[in-house]
Amino acid sequence: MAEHSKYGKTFSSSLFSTDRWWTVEVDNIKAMLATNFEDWGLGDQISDLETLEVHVARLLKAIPRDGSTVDLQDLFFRLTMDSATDLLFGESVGALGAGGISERNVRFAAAFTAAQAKAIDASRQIWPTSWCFDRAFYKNVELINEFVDYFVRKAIRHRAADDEKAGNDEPQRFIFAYELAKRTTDVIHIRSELLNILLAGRDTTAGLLSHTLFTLARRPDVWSKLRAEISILGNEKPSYQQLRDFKYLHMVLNESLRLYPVVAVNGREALRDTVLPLGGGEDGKSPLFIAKGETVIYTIMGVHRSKEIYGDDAEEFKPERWETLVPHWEYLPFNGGPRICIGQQYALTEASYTIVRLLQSFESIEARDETPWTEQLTLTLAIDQGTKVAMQPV
Ligand code: HEM
Repeated sequence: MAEHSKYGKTFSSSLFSTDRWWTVEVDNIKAMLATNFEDWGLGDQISDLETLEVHVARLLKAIPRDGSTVDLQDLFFRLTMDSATDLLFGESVGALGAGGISERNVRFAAAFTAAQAKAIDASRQIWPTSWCFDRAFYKNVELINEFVDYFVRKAIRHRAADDEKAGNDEPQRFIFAYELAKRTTDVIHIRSELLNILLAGRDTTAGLLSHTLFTLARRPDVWSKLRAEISILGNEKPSYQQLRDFKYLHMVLNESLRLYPVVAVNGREALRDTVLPLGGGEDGKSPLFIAKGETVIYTIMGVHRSKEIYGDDAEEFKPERWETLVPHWEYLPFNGGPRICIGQQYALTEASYTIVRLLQSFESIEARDETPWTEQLTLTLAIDQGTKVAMQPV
């Protein structure tokens, strides 16, 4: 602030030959954020399409082209494991079977999945959580920690070397571990942050993709409409701007998250005696007292499928409803308020990019499973029978 009173409302500074501008002009800020939005980026681009393409290309390669059945849900869980570890550690674990994948990486991916399943199972039992943890669980935790710590230490070493060289050797892309190492050298802190994001971002995005493709395999009309929308690309890979402009694709993703909100059930514990506006009295229309320590679970899936809110066709998959729909607290796939999902844009970009590349590579998709959708609800929502399909290449 002091610099602005000295140099004016907008001024430039120079650091290692990179010019940097500083401004407090509201019109400038508005131009960068809104009116001239397309001219501006974030500098560090958290979601990097070139890196994503490497993983999506492996996904496309893993899909059979001879009409045989494939479980896309399994492939999507591998895809998001690969893309998330690449973003977080600077190196992918290669769950989609990239050449040269090490035994260590395979063990990490398996241990992460197994430990997560055990923790979720334990949280559902009536006895204390720790009673449910067996030797195998603790062994998996140890393996996970060792694996992640290798990358944490690498990032801290890189940081130290970087400081000596006055910051001239920055990695070319955004890597979470390196960014965290700029702020702390506490290994456990960095490890916990990385695992937190891996947990929050991996299954959720895989769930969104699995449900969307499960639906598309049963809705050739929506598949064709999407292919028509993205045909403008030809064989070119989509840019950020193009992804943002695919309106029908957004409507499809919105509708998928409405019918299949990946975080379907959530809850909060009262930190003090409090009152909810509704739920009390004979008719449930009076305020409801909640005592400190009590838990309230809220079922987003129930809200999203409510006929009262969305009409009689609430249970139907209708992307077109988003042409006019502007819900607020009635639509919360990413939660709301100060703890809203911080990975929303990343997830939607990854899902959109993957779907566009699938649409470009395959002419049609066909369900290879007649059983009705059955939920598999762990921490997030997946499909019990998977997303079994056959795809016809272009
Ligand atoms: C379709 C994909 C996703 C969905 C539906 C989703 C949904 C949510 C929801 C409902 C919450 C709130 C949880 C709560 O407070 O009870 C949340 C929080 C969070 N999400 Fe996501 N998420 C997705 C993808 C991602 C991705 C890709 C990342 C990271 C790259 C991410 C990072 C986080 C983090 C760090 C939080 C915790 C924020 C906080 O507590 O302040 N999410 N997400």
